[in-house]
Amino acid sequence: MPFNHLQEDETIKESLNLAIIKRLAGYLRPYRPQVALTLLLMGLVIGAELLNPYFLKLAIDQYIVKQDLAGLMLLASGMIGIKLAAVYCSRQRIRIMAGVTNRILLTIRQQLYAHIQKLPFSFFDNRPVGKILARIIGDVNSLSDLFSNSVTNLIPDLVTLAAVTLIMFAMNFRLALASLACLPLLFLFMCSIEVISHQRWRIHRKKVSTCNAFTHENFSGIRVVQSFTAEPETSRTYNRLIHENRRAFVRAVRLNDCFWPSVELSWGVGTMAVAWYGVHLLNTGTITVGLLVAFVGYISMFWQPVMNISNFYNTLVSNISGAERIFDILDIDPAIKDRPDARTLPPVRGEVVFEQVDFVYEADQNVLTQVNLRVQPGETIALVGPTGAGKTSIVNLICRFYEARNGRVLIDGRDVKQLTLESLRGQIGMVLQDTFLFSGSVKENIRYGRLDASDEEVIAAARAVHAHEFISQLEHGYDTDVNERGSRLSFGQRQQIAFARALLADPRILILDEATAGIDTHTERLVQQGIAKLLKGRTSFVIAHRLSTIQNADRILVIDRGRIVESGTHAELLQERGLYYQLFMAQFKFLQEEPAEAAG
Ligand SMILES: Nc1ncnc2c1ncn2[C@@H]1O[C@H](COP(=O)(O)OP(=O)(O)OP(=O)(O)O)[C@@H](O)[C@H]1O
Repeated sequence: MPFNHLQEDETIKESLNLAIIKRLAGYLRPYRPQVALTLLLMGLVIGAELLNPYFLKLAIDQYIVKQDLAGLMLLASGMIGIKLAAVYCSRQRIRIMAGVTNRILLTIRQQLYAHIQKLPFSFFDNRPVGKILARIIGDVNSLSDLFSNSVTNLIPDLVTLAAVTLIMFAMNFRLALASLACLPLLFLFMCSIEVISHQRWRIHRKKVSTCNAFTHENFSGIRVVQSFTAEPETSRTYNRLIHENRRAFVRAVRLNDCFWPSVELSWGVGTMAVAWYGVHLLNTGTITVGLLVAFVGYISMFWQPVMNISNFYNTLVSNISGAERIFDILDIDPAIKDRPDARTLPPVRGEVVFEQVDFVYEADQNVLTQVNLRVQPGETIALVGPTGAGKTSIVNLICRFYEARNGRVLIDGRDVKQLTLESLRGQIGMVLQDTFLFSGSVKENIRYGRLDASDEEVIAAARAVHAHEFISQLEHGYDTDVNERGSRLSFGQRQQIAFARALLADPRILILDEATAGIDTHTERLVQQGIAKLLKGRTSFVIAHRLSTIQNADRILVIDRGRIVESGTHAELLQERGLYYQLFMAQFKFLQEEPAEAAG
């Protein structure tokens, strides 16, 4: 389980940074022309900068010493012109790379989103939504600096470094050696702290993710939090998490802060060495004043890119864990996907068959055992049984949200594993107890069932399930906004919209999982008429705890501990005096007792 419970930090497989960097660099491939242009512009800027110390040498040795003012002015004008051109080129390359970076981040976000949408239910079973959000938003953002700095700074800095080194060694070999004396030490230091730093940034990212997950879940469940007055407890947990996050950040940053001072120290020591040794060479007449001044100029041109590279390295170390986390998700193989030879399911009649189906969620716990079932097209099947018996699991297998471990699930004689998911799920409609409405209008939510449905069709569907009455009374009728998750509506109203949505989709196979559980008896009567319309001519699976709602089903299957233990009509099962009879009598008695108790 790579990343799981809410307050637990995720575990991520260790991966080779080089492979991740290569993979990231792959995203630059489609932008070769832009990258090439950026490099060209950078080349011009570097060229212009490299000329500066040389111009200084010329100014001193050729014009100042000879007191040639006209020549000096000409040189100065040339230098200003070159500088202006360099500034323009710099601005252009920043603009181009910012565009490229933005498009790459967009691509990664799209890839992540599309990929996560394809992942099976089992992926979401183990992962809090907040942790998924953290990856799509936070981790992708963290790559921004990496991309924009890599081309605009890293490559030019490396080129500058190589060019300056060459020039310095060409100008004076011994001075060059003196100025770079500290470099090997610096390199060793950087390498040694990288390992620890990377580890610390990883921990920080996990903490951020955990905080996000916690915040997301608690605000999603704010009604429960408030009704149980759990605010102090959740605040305490949140405080603990953000303090852990802060500590992780401080630990990571503290190490980062070592990078710059160590480069500055090496720079300072190098400059001192050049000044000391340069004066000595000057005294012996080995070098000119102009050369020494130019050399000092080149030293700062050498250390500036070293500083930038170490800064980039810093960014790389702190953000590479974001890339790891992104690829970690992109590498998850959607276990439930179209097989290479998958076929499209033609419009179905609606026969559903289970052949010796065994099913597990987690390794050794059989949830369904040897389920055999044959449902004729148009038949209404009710699934009843104790809580946790396996009713929902059965219908999940029909939609192939999960796959059977053994046996086969067939629709019109075709194994669901051999079909494309789109053609399979497109012909199955589902209404769940926990109806999910999206923010938007009532009309848009009903139309979710069939996106090309006309307004008239939407209204007709609502009428059929008796939702039209209450919708018409809403402030803006069908255009009323339902708010996030439909919080503007009552539970029963949301359910009725879900029925209208399912009716509009007009699926051949329909699944109602506890769909009437939250509806009061009066509305239920209305809804039952709607449901009767909904079920007509379709193969339907109705899961219900309230047995009064399924008495008219063609067949009732009683599920107990993952097996079908009884099957028949309401009357037949009552006669059998088995589990169904017991369940029915228990509910019947309960309903009889309730008013009596209330009266007493
Ligand atoms: N995503 C899951 N991961 C692991 N186990 C699960 C998962 N979903 C359900 N289970 C387990 O599988 C068993 C069957 O669950 P299922 O939801 O099919 O029962 P059900 O009959 O529909 O129950 P209910 O009437 O309460 O909705 C239960 O023991 C449950 O704990």
